[in-house]
Amino acid sequence: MSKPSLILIGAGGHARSCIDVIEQQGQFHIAGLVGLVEQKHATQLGYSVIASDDELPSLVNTYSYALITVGQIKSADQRMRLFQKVRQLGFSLPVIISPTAHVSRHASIDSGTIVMHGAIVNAGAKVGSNCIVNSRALIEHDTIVEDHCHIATGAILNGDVSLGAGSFIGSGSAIKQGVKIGARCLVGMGVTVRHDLSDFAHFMGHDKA
Ligand SMILES: CC(=O)SCCNC(=O)CCNC(=O)[C@H](O)C(C)(C)COP(=O)(O)OP(=O)(O)OC[C@H]1O[C@@H](n2cnc3c(N)ncnc32)[C@H](O)[C@@H]1OP(=O)(O)O
Repeated sequence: MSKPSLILIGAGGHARSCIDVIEQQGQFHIAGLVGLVEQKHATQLGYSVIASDDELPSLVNTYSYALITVGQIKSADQRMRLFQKVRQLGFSLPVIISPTAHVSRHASIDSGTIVMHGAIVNAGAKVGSNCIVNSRALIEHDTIVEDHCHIATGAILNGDVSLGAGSFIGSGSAIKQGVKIGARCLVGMGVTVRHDLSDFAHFMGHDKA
């Protein structure tokens, strides 16, 4: 039986990492990427940029599945806008889980989220839609990650942490168990977070933003 076709919305570095995960997972055929007008006809790892964002409405007639593959550090706006647009157009957004990741059967992951190589999502954890759980990130038991978050490479969210929508946790950062981080927060890389952070907080391990 042929695999369903998937288009990737975003044609940069994060898209290349996603391609590797999707190829290893083996459940979808990557039909191509959607990028900026100036990226059209370029290739990423052998896959063509087949269209630009403004052509998405015509693609839904041909392809049923889409994944947002734009990266996210300082703002979730672009990934949120694309996710909402793609969903309104009627695409299905699958969950993609690397075969080298471990997602507990007692955890849940919502549509359009990718769990990349070596990541762990432990029992009772809930990860929302359109999130990136990047390579070797660890989301521990009963932690809640709301929609549109990026847990960067090697970051650790210990047990019972909560992370509000649209937040970013930098590479190698560690969040103490039970800490509540608000929506649209940015935690820099290599930072330890021991106390709650309110919405829109930028935290670099000291009070300077
Ligand atoms: C596969 C992948 O690649 S996934 C991506 C993973 N990447 C990351 O996790 C990196 C995330 N980015 C960061 O942590 C960045 O430092 C950001 C986004 C927090 C800030 O970036 P910028 O706005 O460019 O600010 P900049 O790097 O100039 O830093 C501003 C100030 O904050 C300090 N600062 C920035 N990040 C940190 C940090 N993680 N810890 C301590 N201090 C920091 C800087 O030293 C600087 O201080 P100064 O003004 O006294 O010199």
